[in-house]
Amino acid sequence: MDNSHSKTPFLIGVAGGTASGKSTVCQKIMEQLGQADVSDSLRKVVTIAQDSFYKQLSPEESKKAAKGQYDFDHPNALDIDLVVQTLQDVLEGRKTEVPVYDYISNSRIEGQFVTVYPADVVLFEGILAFYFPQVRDMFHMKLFVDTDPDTRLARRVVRDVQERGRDLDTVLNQYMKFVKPAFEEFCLPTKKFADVIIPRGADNTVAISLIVQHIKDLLTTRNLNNEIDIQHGKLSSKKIVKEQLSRPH
Ligand SMILES: Nc1ncnc2c1ncn2[C@@H]1O[C@H](COP(=O)(O)OP(=O)(O)O)[C@@H](O)[C@H]1O
Ligand SMILES: Nc1ccn([C@@H]2O[C@H](COP(=O)(O)O)[C@@H](O)[C@H]2O)c(=O)n1
Repeated sequence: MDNSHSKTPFLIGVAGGTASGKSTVCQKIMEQLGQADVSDSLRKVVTIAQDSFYKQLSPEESKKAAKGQYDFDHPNALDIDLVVQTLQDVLEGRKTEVPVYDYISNSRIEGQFVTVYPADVVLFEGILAFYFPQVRDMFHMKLFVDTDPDTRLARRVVRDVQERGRDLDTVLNQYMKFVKPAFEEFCLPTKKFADVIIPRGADNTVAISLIVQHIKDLLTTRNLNNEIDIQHGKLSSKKIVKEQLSRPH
């Protein structure tokens, strides 16, 4: 079966500190593009999280991670080759499989993957989304979610304790030892690569509406260009427009 999509998706990178609201902003963008309740195989807007690409840990590293003593915020913690391969597949319109990550065991769930189907808009979000030049250069648009550090720490504590099964001491030690210094060394300096900085994250409804309108304008222009191509008899573009019309908005 040919799983390739005839068109390059619009690839958006979303960076920002831990708990700045990156995934919430992506969710809002998907909702405003009318994609929140569309089934996976039909959706035209997809979000991929950088967290799916953490390297597998050795038994020794796993023990450290369980005590909050493993540095998940350093660029070396990521399987960057897999990120690049995945985004290349996405850009070339191929269906791809992304590992499912479990924050309780600090590892990928063996044998479990999420299928990412070819889409029109793909968001990739993570603290280091702009850190690696080979990844950064793939994005057509780069957003940096800029949320006050105290707010981020407060949210992170609640999230890690309530959703990731961590105790308060471990969360705070990990934050002071790894998360905060790595944010300052690896994440914050990448803000300069952003096309749009979103202060206050998902609370910034004006910024999100403007971004969504821009995406809609780009998609409309592209579709119009495809229609013009059809009038010039380019069969491949005709196929694209037919696909777009037959997929839900
Ligand atoms: N604007 C907001 N107001 C209140 N809580 C928020 C807001 N944005 C995010 N959160 C909460 O903060 C936590 C982290 O948000 P999330 O979007 O997952 O951040 P990130 O993807 O940057 O780690 C989540 O529990 C989320 O529900
Ligand atoms: N097993 C793990 C993996 C990652 N983390 C932390 O997640 C943060 C990045 O995710 P955000 O959604 O907050 O951007 C990062 O700061 C890691 O410290 C973890 O605690 N455990």
